[in-house]
Amino acid sequence: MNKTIIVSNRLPLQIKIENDQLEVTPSVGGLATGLKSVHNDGKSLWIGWSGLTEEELSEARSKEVKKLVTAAKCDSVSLTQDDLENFYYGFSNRTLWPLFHYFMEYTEFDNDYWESYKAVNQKFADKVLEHLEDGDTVWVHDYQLLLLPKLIKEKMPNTTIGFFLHIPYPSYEIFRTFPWREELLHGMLGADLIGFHTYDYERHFLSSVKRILRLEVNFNEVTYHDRIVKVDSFPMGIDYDKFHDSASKHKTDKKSELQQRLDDHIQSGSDAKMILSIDRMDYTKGIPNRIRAFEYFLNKYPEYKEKVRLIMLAVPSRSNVPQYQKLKRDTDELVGRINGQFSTVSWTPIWYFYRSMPFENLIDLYTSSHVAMITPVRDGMNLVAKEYVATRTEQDGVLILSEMAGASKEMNESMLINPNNFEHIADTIKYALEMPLEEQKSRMKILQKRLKRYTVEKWAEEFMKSLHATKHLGAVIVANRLEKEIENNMLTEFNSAERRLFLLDYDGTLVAFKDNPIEASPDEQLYQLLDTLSANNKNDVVLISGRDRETFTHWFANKEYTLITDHGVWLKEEGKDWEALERLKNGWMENIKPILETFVDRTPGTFIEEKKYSLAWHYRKADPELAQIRTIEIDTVLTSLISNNDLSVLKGNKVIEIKSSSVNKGRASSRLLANNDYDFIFCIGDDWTDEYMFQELPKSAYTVKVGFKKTSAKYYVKDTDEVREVLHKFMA
Ligand SMILES: O=P(O)(O)OC[C@H]1O[C@H](O[C@H]2O[C@H](CO)[C@@H](O)[C@H](O)[C@H]2O)[C@H](O)[C@@H](O)[C@@H]1O
Ligand SMILES: O=c1ccn([C@@H]2O[C@H](COP(=O)(O)OP(=O)(O)O)[C@@H](O)[C@H]2O)c(=O)[nH]1
Repeated sequence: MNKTIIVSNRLPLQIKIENDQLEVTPSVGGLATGLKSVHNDGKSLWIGWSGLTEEELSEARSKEVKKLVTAAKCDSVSLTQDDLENFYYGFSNRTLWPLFHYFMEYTEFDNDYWESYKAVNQKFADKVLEHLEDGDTVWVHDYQLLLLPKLIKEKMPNTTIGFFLHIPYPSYEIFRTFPWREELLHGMLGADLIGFHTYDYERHFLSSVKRILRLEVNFNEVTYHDRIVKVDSFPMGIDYDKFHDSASKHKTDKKSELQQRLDDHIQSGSDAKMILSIDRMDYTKGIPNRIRAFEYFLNKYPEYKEKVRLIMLAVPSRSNVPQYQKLKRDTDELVGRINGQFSTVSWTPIWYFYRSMPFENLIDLYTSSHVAMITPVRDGMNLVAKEYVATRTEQDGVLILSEMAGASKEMNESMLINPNNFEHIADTIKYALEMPLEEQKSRMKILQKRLKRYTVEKWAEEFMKSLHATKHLGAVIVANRLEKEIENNMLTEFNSAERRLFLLDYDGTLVAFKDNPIEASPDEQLYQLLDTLSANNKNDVVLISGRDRETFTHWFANKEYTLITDHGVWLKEEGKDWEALERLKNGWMENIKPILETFVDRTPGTFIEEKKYSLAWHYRKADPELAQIRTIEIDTVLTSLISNNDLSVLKGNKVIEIKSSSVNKGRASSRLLANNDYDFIFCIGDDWTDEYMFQELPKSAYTVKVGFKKTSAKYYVKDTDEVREVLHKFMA
């Protein structure tokens, strides 16, 4: 039976040594709590770190840990103390975490951390490969394992791999500062589906992919080598029924000690209301800001003194990292100062717990609080906000939520605030405390409806559905890969043929693209290849290109091969002069050029290439997003201008060319066929302009596209290196 392997840094259980005994606790944090219900389906294996380092594990202990982990349908990756320091506290939490949460000033770029990050990702890959069988699916989670998809794909290319990022993906302006940005993107693109909590994170990622790797992105699909990688947003939900049912049951259950204390508090003042805040002790959660905003509220609305209390649960987290230690000190100090300043004999404004609480106590807190105040300065999702809503069985209560949390995108009926605007927060707290029950209910009802529908199971189900659908992506849009068997048939036909035609596009086919077209000149190896191919007198080698004839004269004058330039305007056969295949006018160019110039002025990095009978606007070096907008504009402007002039707008690879409608490579290649009787035709090209040839040539021709794109060619190869490998085979 095929299985799903979940991989995350932490396992759902954490093992510690307490009083020389192994102690098992559930992991805290949204990822572990959320995925637990997915893992419970019995068909999946979860790979992660157990919580103990190699140094803490004797041989006997290791066996014990193995037993515990296996019983929980998991397997653990063994990490050393050094890995923990450099990979987890270091690169994951002193580099990636702050950078991805827009805390540039906390971000450390350290080469040792990076080396350790790579090594530990490899350890995870080795562990996954130990278990991986054909047909299995792998679902990798979060920022600690960004390189893992690639490491698995390289070893087992047929594995379907999903990747989900639980934290924000920052804007390109932030991500570009990262020294190993290419490696991280390539690591993630090893997956077939990449998921984020929100559309904003998704578009930031796509923007980085376009700008940094310069890959082609079509809506939410990235063309990556010979694969399509799908990118989408899947906002993570919670196990709604678990929280809702526990809250209902909780009313009839025996009261916990905490609940007793909370009840006493509620009864101690006629109007006493509780405001709840729960987070890991993390600087992204905006804890000091929240305390200050509460202080601001008490000063602005002093009538609320003794009538309201902030209950703050901060769960210890990553306490080896200096910024977390400082945050703890700052929080202690703030709480101390405010309690000292405002407390009365019967009232302490802030109740502060620095520890984690068992599930039942969380339910106590959720159900006893009139208001939940969740105000992170940045947060991937925030499940606490959702859990609070799920426990409101009477549909009363108000959620105050930061618009910087991913959850805010789906929770419009909460009271959305900017965590830095104390004035607004203070007014919102007042509004929340005074909100009529009817309004509370109408807001809660809508919030609950969505959470109940889009649960964590639904989230995982949708992700998996989409992941499995990616298997069909390739087949729908591309030709067949030019594989060994086809190659063998092709070579057999080639060997028995007497008159063979090779129609070879130049840029993006024989030579890779360069920012400046003039730099994409032929290299020695290419000359040799083409010379040898055309030395066989059964072969007619034709270079057919959009390049102008001056450039080709410069590069290929005196060569034996035939040249066709300007998309089919000029033909030059060996030993002869250039001959015009089309009689063209170029008077239109002086009217169109100024228009293109306005686009050059407004689009940095673009330029005009002026050919004898056409104008080309190149945008390879431009900002890809701006260029995308400009290509639509340019197309609209030009289409209305050229309609009466027998001109057409041709979209090539990062270039738009305006030229006569009657010229294209298809027409030019048909002329060659009309004058010769070929019994073998091989035609290869990479862009839209080559499609004309693919369509015009007889069915028996071997038409080959370079790159994984929509095409009417029969076959495809990956890149220019593969083109050369194929051409070499015709010489053997
Ligand atoms: O494992 P730790 O270092 O102790 O940290 C706990 C987890 O924190 C992060 O949680 C994120 O995932 C949540 C669910 O998707 C999301 O709601 C929240 O906004 C994120 O911050 C982290 O991403 C996990 O990897 C950690 O395990
Ligand atoms: O003492 C606690 C406090 C919180 N949580 C859980 O920790 C998760 C926090 O997830 P969230 O997405 O809000 O933030 P993260 O910590 O993942 O950044 C929630 O499911 C909480 O129920 C917990 O297990 N023990």
